[in-house]
Amino acid sequence: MTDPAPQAVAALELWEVYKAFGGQPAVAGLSLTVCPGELYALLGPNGAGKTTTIRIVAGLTRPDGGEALIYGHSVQRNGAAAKQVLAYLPDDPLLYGKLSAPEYLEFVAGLWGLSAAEAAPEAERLLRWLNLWDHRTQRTEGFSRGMKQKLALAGALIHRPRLMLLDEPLTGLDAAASRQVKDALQEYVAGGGAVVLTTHILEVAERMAGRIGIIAEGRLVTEGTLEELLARTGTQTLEDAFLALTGLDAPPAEALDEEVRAGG
Ligand SMILES: Nc1ncnc2c1ncn2[C@@H]1O[C@H](COP(=O)(O)OP(=O)(O)OP(=O)(O)O)[C@@H](O)[C@H]1O
Repeated sequence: MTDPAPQAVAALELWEVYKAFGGQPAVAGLSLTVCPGELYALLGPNGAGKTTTIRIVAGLTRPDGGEALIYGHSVQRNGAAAKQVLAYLPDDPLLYGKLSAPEYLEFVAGLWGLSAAEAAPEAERLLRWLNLWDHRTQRTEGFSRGMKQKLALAGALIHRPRLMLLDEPLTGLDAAASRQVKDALQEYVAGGGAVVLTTHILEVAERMAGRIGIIAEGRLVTEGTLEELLARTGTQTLEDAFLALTGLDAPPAEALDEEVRAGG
């Protein structure tokens, strides 16, 4: 059987993904779909299973059950094809401090089978775009956190992936670096790429995400556009919606509203 045409399939599909550590479920039957051209924000309290989910999609953690499909390719059964169109940016990306930014990008491009000559124009474009070109002769060990994060993003984009997985991409960035990364991601999505990101910065999800998925205890509590989540919870802000949806005993929003009205 041949794989379906790329434009006809979802960028990412999770089917009942399950993963436990020491008998304790970290991801407990998670299903969701992300389309090409969509930025999907995965929100959840600490320990909700966000990183485990992202690592399963990236092929770094093997699920105990269920399946992740990237543009129709099963990460579990056809990992090479799935990973070819994927970029994963962890929250503490590994850079090689003795390399300059162009050398790092050449190295990463080589991992994807691109020659230095093939990668050079795209590397220069990315470094200019992220304002790192002026630092091209410097070793990355001297880079600030924001510069490192931007270089890691450039590394993730160098092979022109069609799905990007980003774990807390904006943590620790100053306003200028954060804006550049946000702009870069929005341009990427506008060009048809798909992004799944985790963030504790709710403003990022509010402003950038087409859809937001909220997970707690490894389960998808709800998902939808910001407007849908606010309407569903009867709240005015994503923070209020998030708290209503992830409350310790997960009371329904109506109950929360009543508690607030009663001063409880
Ligand atoms: N390698 C591991 N070994 C054992 N337990 C793990 C491992 N990785 C994750 N867990 C557990 O799985 C659960 C989910 O963790 P995960 O890191 O996926 O959550 P998260 O939503 O990303 O949290 P945070 O917002 O704090 O980063 C937690 O209880 C965590 O302790």
